[in-house]
Amino acid sequence: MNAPHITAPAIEVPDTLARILADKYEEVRERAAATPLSEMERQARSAPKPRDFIGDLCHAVADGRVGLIAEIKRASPSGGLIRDPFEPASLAEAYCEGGATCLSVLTDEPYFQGRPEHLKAARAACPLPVLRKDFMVHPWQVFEARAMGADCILLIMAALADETAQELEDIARSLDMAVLVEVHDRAELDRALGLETRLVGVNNRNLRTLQTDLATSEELCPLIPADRIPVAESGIRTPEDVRRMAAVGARCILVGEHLMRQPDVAKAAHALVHAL
Ligand SMILES: O=C(O)c1ccccc1NCC(=O)[C@H](O)[C@H](O)COP(=O)(O)O
Repeated sequence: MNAPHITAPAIEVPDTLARILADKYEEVRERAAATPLSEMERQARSAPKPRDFIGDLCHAVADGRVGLIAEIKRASPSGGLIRDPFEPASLAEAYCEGGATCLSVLTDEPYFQGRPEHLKAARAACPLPVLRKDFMVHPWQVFEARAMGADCILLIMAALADETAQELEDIARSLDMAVLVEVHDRAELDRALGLETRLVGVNNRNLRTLQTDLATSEELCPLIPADRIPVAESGIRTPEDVRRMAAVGARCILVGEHLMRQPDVAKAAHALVHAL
């Protein structure tokens, strides 16, 4: 079968992200040639119903808790190999026990040593809604995310033209999935607010230098309209960091590396959830 026509849009993206995306387009081209989009859509539409990612975060915040999206990632470009041995199902159980509201599971293999099987195993091990953490560039991946059981997808504004972001959001919504849209500066935030999703993530990690600075959330979260839900992402380690993020309106947080490096991840998650 011929490879489908999947090309990168002509937008400027930061260095590390540009490398990841170049490989991602190639990966999606190959995978979509093996399983046609129509078949992936059929699998997505026959998957069990999604869990309520946004609803569960809203309940956590309404109850006065931190909405913790706890991440399962084995490795990253900035952190190298983070956790070994690595067991997604027991990590999911531990996060659930520690009071996490949702999970985020890396499925990108070349840069994060993730796999779709990690998401499937984590979701099967607990009742929490799950974000597929990957670099979404094409409708095929949104159908694939739902087919593997994901309840939410990530849209990184630095990686997407507005029309593509809109198209991917529309498909996710048609599948009853939530969307977490991610921004790192004011211009991306303005573009992200053109989407319908209420979940707006501010990534404290600069994808050019890979350095994190919580000041990014302190600058952007106050600019997020009250009808949206700010999520502070990356570089969060301590209860004090959680309070810093909550002080600028982000009572939902996405935390990966800090939790993944702890011997007792349930205890570490509990400490962040009860920071306020
Ligand atoms: O983590 C990286 O090195 C990275 C590099 C390039 C693109 C994305 C990257 N990370 C993805 C994430 O957004 C984080 O995994 C997530 O926000 C959690 O961050 P942290 O708590 O700092 O692990």
